[in-house]
Amino acid sequence: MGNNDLNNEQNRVDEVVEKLYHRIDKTQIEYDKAHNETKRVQQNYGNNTSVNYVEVDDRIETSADLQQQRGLVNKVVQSEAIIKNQLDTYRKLADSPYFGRIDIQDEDETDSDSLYIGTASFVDDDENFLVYDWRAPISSIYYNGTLGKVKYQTPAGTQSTELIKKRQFQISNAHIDNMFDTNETVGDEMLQNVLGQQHDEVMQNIVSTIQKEQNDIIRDTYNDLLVVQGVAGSGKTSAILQRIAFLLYHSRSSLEADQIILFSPNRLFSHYISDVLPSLGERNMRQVTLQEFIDHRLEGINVQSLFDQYELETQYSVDDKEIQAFKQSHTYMQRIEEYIKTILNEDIAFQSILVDGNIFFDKDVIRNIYAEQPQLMKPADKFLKTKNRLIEILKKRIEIEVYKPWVDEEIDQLSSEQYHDYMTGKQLGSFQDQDDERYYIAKQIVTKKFRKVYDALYNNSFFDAYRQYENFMQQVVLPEQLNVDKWNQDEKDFEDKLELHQVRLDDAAPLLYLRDLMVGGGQNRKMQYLFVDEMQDYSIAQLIYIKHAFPETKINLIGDSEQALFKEVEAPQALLNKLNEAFSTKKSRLVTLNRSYRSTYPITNFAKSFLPNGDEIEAFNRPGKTPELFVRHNIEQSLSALVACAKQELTEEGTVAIVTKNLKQAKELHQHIYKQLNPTLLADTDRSLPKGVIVMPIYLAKGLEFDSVIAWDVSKDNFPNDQYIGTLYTIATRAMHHLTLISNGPISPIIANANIPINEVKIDHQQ
Ligand SMILES: Nc1ncnc2c1ncn2[C@@H]1O[C@H](COP(=O)(O)OP(=O)(O)OP(=O)(O)O)[C@@H](O)[C@H]1O
Repeated sequence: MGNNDLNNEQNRVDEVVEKLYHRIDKTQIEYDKAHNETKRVQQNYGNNTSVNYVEVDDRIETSADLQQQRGLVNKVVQSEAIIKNQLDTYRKLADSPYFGRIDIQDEDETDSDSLYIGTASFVDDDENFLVYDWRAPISSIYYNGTLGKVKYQTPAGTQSTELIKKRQFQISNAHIDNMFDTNETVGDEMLQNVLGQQHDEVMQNIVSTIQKEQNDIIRDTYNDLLVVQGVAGSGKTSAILQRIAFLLYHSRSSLEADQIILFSPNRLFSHYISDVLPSLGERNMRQVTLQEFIDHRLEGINVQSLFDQYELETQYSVDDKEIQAFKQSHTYMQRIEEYIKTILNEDIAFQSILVDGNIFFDKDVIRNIYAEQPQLMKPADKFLKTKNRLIEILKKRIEIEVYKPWVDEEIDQLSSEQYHDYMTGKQLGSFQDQDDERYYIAKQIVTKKFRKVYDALYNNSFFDAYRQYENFMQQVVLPEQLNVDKWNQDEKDFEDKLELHQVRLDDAAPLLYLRDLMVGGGQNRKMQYLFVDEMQDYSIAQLIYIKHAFPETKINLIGDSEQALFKEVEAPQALLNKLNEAFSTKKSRLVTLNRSYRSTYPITNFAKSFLPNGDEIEAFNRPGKTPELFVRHNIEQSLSALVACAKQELTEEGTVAIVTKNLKQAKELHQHIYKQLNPTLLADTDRSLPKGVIVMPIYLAKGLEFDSVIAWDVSKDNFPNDQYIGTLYTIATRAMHHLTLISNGPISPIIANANIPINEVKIDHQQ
């Protein structure tokens, strides 16, 4: 490519940027206008809401008026936000208007067209498309096609054309820093450049270098279930975030960002990815961790965390594991469905509703009402009918209670201030006589007293889901191999924990499923897309419950079976089959990503060498330092090796993450090195990553990456067998540029057997 080419391209950049600045000026004027309008409408609304209501009718009128005004406020706020968004987009484009160019020639044309592709589209005042959005149908050629005949999808069907040139740019401050012509999807040179950079505090979008397989994930609009199995660092998380941006663009008129929900591994991760969509001009989707989702639905109960479960799982016996496998299975959830269908009225865990210690609704009365409902009706519908009937009875009781002597007594004891409060909104002379006025106050007093009953009915508190689950556990048909005594013990353990307001994680999803099927509700039908990242950390039972909670969604599950902590690896195809069965999906697809981008070539090669199927992983060819392993034979020496390494790494890289097997070790280590390194110990509740030395257990580092990682204590004692392969693999693959391992004692067989290319093994004999 000659200088001439570069000059021509730079000239085009200059022209486009000039037009962009012109547009920015125009839009800024529009924005200022919109901003003033918002201020004016808001002020007006503020003045009106402070009106004093004197007359009841006035109030009604004012409230209709207010509603109209509130609508107006929302409208102006929204249009201001839209203009602000446009302004931000143009400003970003003015810095770097595009990253790609494709020259295409349709069959019946004699000339080719040059199209430029950027993070958003830009059309000039004469309707010329100066930049195409990367999500436009035509842009897929940039990601998919090699030179020659190519096809692309449009709303009108498949189109074909000839791709005669593909060019990539790196532009910053409106200046072309780099430019390559390539025949590949997106050339390695460009990727090398991007990946060699230092880690940012938050994840960056990858739209300029999306790879072909990633593009398949991003643009899939056909399947109802998309499963992505990708090796560590293969861009799974990146791909799904760009996919969300794509879907929002593709279904602009029917899909809002808050109709998409992403289950993420922890809060740190949520923060880490929070900038990607805004950097593409889109709002963030909803995010939740499994823990938050379950805690919210089991209020007042302390649900075991996934991390506590990890720590316990290492001590599980064979029987414990079988019980766990059963509770995590599709079969277990099916048994719940069967149980609900065939449950006998006398087995339903109704409970009486009490007021001040006295029974208001007896559980047998409730059971009788329930039993009166048509037999073939679903339990959830019977529940609703029962509830409505109970509310009717409550209303009647209130009417009767109004005339009871205790109410007269209460009225007599009201201070004039309290009396006045009850009369708020009523004018003197509003009542025909004194009885009328008394009735008005009495009704409020009684309603207040029975408010609790109403709340109890509203919240289905006349049903005890926990006892129902116990009943289910007592009746469920167990798989043949399961130890019945152990199961009974497990059920007893459930009861004991409940006394302490605790529930184990493996019981949470089945329990919630049972409760929802029994009483109805718990479903959000507005949500359109469901994404689960790190799916290997979810049981099938949990996924079934999540799908039940968002029944209308298309499902996207993303993970890496090799990164399963403390458990056996599951083959992706076997998993897809299980999921297809569990969700009864017809259109599903499994995409496998085998190329790893995060780490340098030596780090990926090291990490893959201890996986049984490691050969399938393709390391991206980015040069770097070979991982170093330090073996020491007592804790003091190991710690001093760690401190020396961390100090060294800190001078070379901005952040050093010391990653441990579990929280206990992270805490102990933090104590030991506190004085020398002043590290930060990360906790579940942390939302952002500090600079400097960080100590964290691996489960908190899931999905994250660091310039330099030190794996703490890769000894045989700490990682004794194959059960820990996934854990060690996950730790090693968090490193982008440098990886150091410290072993306090002989090294783990996982590493020893892997025949890894370690350039240095130091055994320090000095005390
Ligand atoms: N096409 C790409 N262009 C540039 N960078 C990429 C690309 N794909 C992935 N990366 C980079 O590789 C790193 C890993 O990506 P990401 O976190 O999405 O992988 P992952 O598969 O979710 O990893 P893990 O399962 O290990 O958490 C990130 O820094 C990301 O920006």
